[in-house]
Amino acid sequence: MKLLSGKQMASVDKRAIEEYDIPSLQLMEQAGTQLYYAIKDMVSKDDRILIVCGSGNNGGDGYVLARLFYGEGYQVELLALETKDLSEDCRVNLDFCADLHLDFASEIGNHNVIVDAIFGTGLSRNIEGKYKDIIEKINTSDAKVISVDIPSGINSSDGKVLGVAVKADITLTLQTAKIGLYLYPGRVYSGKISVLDIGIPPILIDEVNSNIYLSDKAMMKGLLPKRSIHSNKGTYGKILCVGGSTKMSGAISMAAIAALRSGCGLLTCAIPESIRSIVATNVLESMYLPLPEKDGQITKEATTVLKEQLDNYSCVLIGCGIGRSEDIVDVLQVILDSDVPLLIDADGLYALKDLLPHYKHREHLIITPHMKEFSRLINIDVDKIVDDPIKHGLQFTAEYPNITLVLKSETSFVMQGDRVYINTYGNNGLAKGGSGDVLAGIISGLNAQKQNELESAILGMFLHAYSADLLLEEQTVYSILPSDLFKKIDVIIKGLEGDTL
Ligand SMILES: NC(=O)C1=CN([C@@H]2O[C@H](COP(=O)(O)OP(=O)(O)OC[C@H]3O[C@@H](n4cnc5c(N)ncnc54)[C@H](O)[C@@H]3O)[C@@H](O)[C@H]2O)[C@@H](O)CC1
Ligand SMILES: [K+]
Repeated sequence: MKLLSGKQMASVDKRAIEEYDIPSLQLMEQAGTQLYYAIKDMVSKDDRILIVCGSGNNGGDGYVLARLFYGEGYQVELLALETKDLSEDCRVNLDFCADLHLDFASEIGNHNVIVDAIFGTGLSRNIEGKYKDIIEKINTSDAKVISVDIPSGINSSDGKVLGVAVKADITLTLQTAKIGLYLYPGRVYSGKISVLDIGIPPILIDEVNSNIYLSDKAMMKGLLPKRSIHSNKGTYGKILCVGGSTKMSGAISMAAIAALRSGCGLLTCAIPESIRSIVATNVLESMYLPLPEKDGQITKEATTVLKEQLDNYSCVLIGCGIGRSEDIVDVLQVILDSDVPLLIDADGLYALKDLLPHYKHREHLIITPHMKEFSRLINIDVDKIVDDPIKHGLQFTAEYPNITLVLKSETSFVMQGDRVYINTYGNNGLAKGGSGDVLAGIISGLNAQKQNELESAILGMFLHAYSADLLLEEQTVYSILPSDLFKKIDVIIKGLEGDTL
């Protein structure tokens, strides 16, 4: 799903009104009607509903909603924060409610459902005074809070809080989702997000010049590598996993299993000779390319073997458990000098740091840093990256247009060129050593089959994160292990194959 900023959404609304002759009042009526149908399923006639309305069209949506609840006999009250200087459509709908003698409250009382229709995409400055007071009261009430379009106080373009913001249990966003709903801290304030179709022609959204997308389930359809009856193990890609050390033999094992679980046909682990028996016990399906080692880590003598072998593979994964040394930099350089599709993860990214500027035009390259690793790679303070990951990610992908960047955090990003895909699946059960190895394995396993870095990264990120969500049906965020993710990858692939996800 394409994500829009508030300004972009306002221009879509304007075009719908001016070019498609949809009266703005009708759009507001449709917004209120869809809100009514969505909220009706969450409440009963015993509930005491309060709709808090601001002065703009977000408030107008609230007035339409109130009228519809009133007409159906629900216990609904309005809290009008402004009665002067209203937008034209807000004014019409407030007057309509007043003419019908709806109940107006002066403050939050014993309501158990509060609808926040204070500010939407038109929020333009820090919230103060009576608006701040009411939002704080909403946040301390025990009521279920439902925000219209976006929680009031959240900037629709970047998810920042403008002074104070409503903490919603549910956000019902109109026509298409707004970027700020998915970026920290907006994501935390938005609760469960649903999109309501209010009848704006979809072509108007398609035509918006925005390259920011939500990596949702719908996007995953069609991304699975194709399988055919006429095929063999060679058809589905050959992957070489370069990594492992005596201190970290599990990392390469997990990455290898993840690659195989993602459908890759043949897998070879290029690892220090001394950990071969450990990895072989863990990954029965793997072949081996034992590499020279010193102190339990691969040495630069491995470059000779690797140079000869690289042409045989459709994807190389380097980094999982590989450790850090000057020799690892040499090993990585040899692989970068080839044109084999390559994913660099973990300590491979450490080795990449000084090499990176020399490979501006290296094609078929995926890197999977978390925020700290990315900070080190681009020499920018981690707090600045956390504050605006899209800006810093896009600066990087503009400079390195062939690299697919997978930027990992509780909200993760896949970026390539000017395109951004935001992943909000996953949970803090993934915050455990080994989780990144599984992700790197899944993505490179897919890329060995697909030879499409961007699609492999988008689907791989989804398989990894959504597996963690499915695990919560029977486990907790405390107990999930990265190796548990394998159980669910299969369930998701089955869902994608059968179109039942
Ligand atoms: N035709 C349209 O444009 C449609 C708009 N819709 C709704 O309209 C919303 C956007 O409406 P608006 O553009 O009128 O904007 P809002 O309703 O978000 O609010 C704008 C009003 O709030 C005031 N304001 C902004 N920041 C403030 C602050 N910090 N403190 C106090 N006052 C502040 C502005 O001066 C303005 O009066 C959407 O979020 C959506 O809910 C829907 O009704 C669908 C159709
Ligand atoms: K709102």
